[in-house]
Amino acid sequence: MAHFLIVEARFYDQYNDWLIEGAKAALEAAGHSHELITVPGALEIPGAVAMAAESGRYDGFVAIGVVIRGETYHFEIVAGESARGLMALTMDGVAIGNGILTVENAAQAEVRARPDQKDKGGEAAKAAIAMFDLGQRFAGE
Ligand SMILES: Nc1c(NC[C@H](O)[C@H](O)[C@H](O)CO)[nH]c(=O)[nH]c1=O
Ligand SMILES: CC(=O)[C@@H](O)COP(=O)(O)O
Repeated sequence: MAHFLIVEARFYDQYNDWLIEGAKAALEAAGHSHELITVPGALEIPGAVAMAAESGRYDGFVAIGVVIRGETYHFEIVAGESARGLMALTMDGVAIGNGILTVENAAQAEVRARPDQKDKGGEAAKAAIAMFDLGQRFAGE
């Protein structure tokens, strides 16, 4: 059993509840334990993962959030930089699944968040598990 940290940016409660439901179901189905922390927004997720990874207390991470385009360029910053930060950590060997939705509207968010539809939270958890498993394989364990 491995131990995963779900790092959520809680901007839209219902979508996050669905995403987390899917992520927890995937982690539990694979026999892993998990805990959850909440940060203000998607831009804070990579930093929180970096801090938690440094602690050595977690085997992998699931990033959960929802970024919905507004009127300004801020969408590109939040969506792009949160993804870039997580990718940098992944390239550093941290097992992460990215479940941060970056969508145009609420309808797109709901379909992707709901576990009984596209289940992007579960998908992100499965990616984190896969990366953890890969790390174990390369470590020869
Ligand atoms: N607009 C959304 C944000 N914006 C907030 C940023 O993520 C960040 O917390 C702020 O700029 C302070 O550093 N965050 C989301 O997760 N989703 C959004 O739609
Ligand atoms: C993704 C965002 O930052 C967005 O929700 C903010 O909306 P706006 O661009 O209208 O300030």
